[in-house]
Amino acid sequence: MAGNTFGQLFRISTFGESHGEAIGVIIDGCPAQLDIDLEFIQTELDRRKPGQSKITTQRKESDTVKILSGVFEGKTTGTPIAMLIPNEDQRSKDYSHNTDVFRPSHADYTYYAKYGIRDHRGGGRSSARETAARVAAGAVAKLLLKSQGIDVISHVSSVGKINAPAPDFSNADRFIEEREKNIVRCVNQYVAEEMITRIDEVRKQGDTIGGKVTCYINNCPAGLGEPVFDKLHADLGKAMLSINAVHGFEYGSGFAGSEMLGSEHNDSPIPHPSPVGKGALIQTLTNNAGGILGGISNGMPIEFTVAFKPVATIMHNQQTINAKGEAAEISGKGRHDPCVVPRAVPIVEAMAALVIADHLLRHRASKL
Ligand SMILES: Cc1cc2nc3c(=O)[nH]c(=O)nc-3n(C[C@H](O)[C@H](O)[C@H](O)COP(=O)(O)O)c2cc1C
Ligand SMILES: C=C(O[C@@H]1CC(C(=O)O)=C[C@@H](OP(=O)(O)O)[C@H]1O)C(=O)O
Repeated sequence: MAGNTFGQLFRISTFGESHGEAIGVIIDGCPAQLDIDLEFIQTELDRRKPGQSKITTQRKESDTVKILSGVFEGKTTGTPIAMLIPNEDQRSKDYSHNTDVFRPSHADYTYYAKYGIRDHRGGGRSSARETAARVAAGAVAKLLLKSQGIDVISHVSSVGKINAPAPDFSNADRFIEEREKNIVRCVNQYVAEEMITRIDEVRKQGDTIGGKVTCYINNCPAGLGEPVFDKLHADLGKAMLSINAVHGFEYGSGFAGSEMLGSEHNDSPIPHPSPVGKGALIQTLTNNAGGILGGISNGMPIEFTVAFKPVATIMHNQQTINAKGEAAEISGKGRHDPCVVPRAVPIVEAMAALVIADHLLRHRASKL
């Protein structure tokens, strides 16, 4: 069904529910002869998987990925790549309270309204468990981008009102090395100590908190994107807004740009000392454009921020309704994230990599 697919030339379809047998993805359109590093794909999944820290859901999933097709002797064959991730720790009985009562601010009611039936075990298809499949596909897209020298990296830029300055992303390898060191913090991402303390505080109160992830795409050549509907920032926005719990997307100067004068906002082009990629013959003194003009990349780093709402399932008694429309009460049970942003980092990167991989292929098809 169209609702389960994403992309034009580098296309993915995901399948599976949180408490079903498995989740997975099929990638169609990945060029042949791309080196597939299974260890890298697994590492990306490990960055997202649940159950690794007190500040994430306690559901323990190994998220071990199996490639079923499309790869032969370590290289893509140009045929559909299917990847499967079994579910191992569902414990569905813990969710029986949820059978016919709708959790406030989760997707329980809207799924019921749309289909008249819903898999109430955990979040079913609406659970962010599905994003593991996106991360697996995104890892393949990242391998494609790496082969062209393009890096996609992001970090937790805020939790509640705590903001973090951007780490030094100018050297992607050094950043990734730093992040590896951070794995001892159990969250596998670049999360400030103060943020971890705040998330834990909120968790102990049975509550949840929102936050933001900022993403940088470095060495993206100029010329990727489309002039009208599928503008690069429009496709990035759609990709980000398709991630569970996302409530905002801004690129470049974003909402702050609306408070600026043109004389402050314009990015002055200067000659590029060493052109990166095809067509990247300029750079700009500032980057309020976020690396995109007229829907097409201009060769500067692409920068955007994604805002996530606080997790809906809280461990407090809340007013709601049941499937008959009668007043009811619900208190969260089962295992839930107190804040999604630490685990959202690899999801944001995966979706960004999928968009750039798709537009890279589209760009190659756009001129002789
Ligand atoms: C990484 C990640 C983990 C999440 N974990 C939970 C969770 O444990 N409990 C929950 O209620 N929502 C969680 N969410 C959010 C829900 O999946 C999301 O709110 C729900 O599908 C409704 O969709 P919407 O918020 O996009 O409207 C998570 C989201 C992400 C990205
Ligand atoms: C299992 C994962 O996270 C889940 C995301 C999620 C949600 O509502 O989004 C709710 C919880 O699971 P369940 O679907 O069992 O209620 C989280 O544990 C995962 O990310 O792999």
